[in-house]
Amino acid sequence: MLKSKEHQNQEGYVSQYLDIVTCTQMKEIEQQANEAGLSYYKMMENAGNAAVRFIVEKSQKIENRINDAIIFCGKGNNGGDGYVVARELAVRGMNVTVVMADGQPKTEDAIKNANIVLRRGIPVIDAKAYFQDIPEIVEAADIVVDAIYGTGFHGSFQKTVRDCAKLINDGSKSDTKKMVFALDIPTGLNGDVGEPDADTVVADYTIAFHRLKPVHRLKEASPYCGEVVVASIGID
Ligand SMILES: NC(=O)C1=CN([C@@H]2O[C@H](COP(=O)(O)OP(=O)(O)OC[C@H]3O[C@@H](n4cnc5c(N)ncnc54)[C@H](O)[C@@H]3O)[C@@H](O)[C@H]2O)[C@@H](O)CC1
Ligand SMILES: [K+]
Repeated sequence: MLKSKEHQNQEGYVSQYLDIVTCTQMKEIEQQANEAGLSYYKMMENAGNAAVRFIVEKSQKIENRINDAIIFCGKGNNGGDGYVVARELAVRGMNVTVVMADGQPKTEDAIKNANIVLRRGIPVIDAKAYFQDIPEIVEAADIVVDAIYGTGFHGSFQKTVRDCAKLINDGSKSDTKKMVFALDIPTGLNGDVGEPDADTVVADYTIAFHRLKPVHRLKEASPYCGEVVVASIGID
């Protein structure tokens, strides 16, 4: 399911690991999968669950008890993956808070997953209105998940998103035990060209979905990506 560099030889993932698809190609692959019967919703479910398995595995290796997780969600499908992660970490007994870094979810599947999170009583903070509440939650967090933008990111940050990215980066400097996981691509990097924004999220781990994107291989992006693993989202 998860293919990392160090696993590539013993598990025989070499060719798959080396495959790179552009963001446009990835969208085409998802569209074809959807038309073949693997719905977008199911791919999001698979992406979120694969990320959770990786997060839980990594967390347990470092410490026995992981309690607090904060998930920064954007308004698109990367945010949708984040809502799945939030729900599933809560199911596993973690104390989860979600931050809407860029307002309400806008895509159909992200809206569905955000509604599930709300129905389950997981706290959701709108960063545009209640930013002042977020720093202490980041400070206390063991796990930070960046689900603000993925393959859809272009241009530059709006103010609140920049403030959230800064908070993630400052928080991880102040507490060495905090682990930052980026879903698909660290927020601030364009998946194809990889020119980093100055406040790009600095992740310990990046969980790329289905295939690597060009940015995962760019030298200038590697300080932001940390260790990159590739997770299956159910596409053959
Ligand atoms: N259905 C799908 O296509 C799936 C997508 N997946 C996830 O969805 C991601 C792609 O989702 P989206 O295409 O919704 O895009 P993102 O979630 O990356 O971005 C969300 C939205 O933000 C907008 N945006 C981009 N740059 C911005 C900026 N600088 N300021 C403000 N807004 C900006 C984009 O137009 C986009 O609509 C992937 O990286 C992956 O994590 C996975 O859930 C698997 C299934
Ligand atoms: K992300």
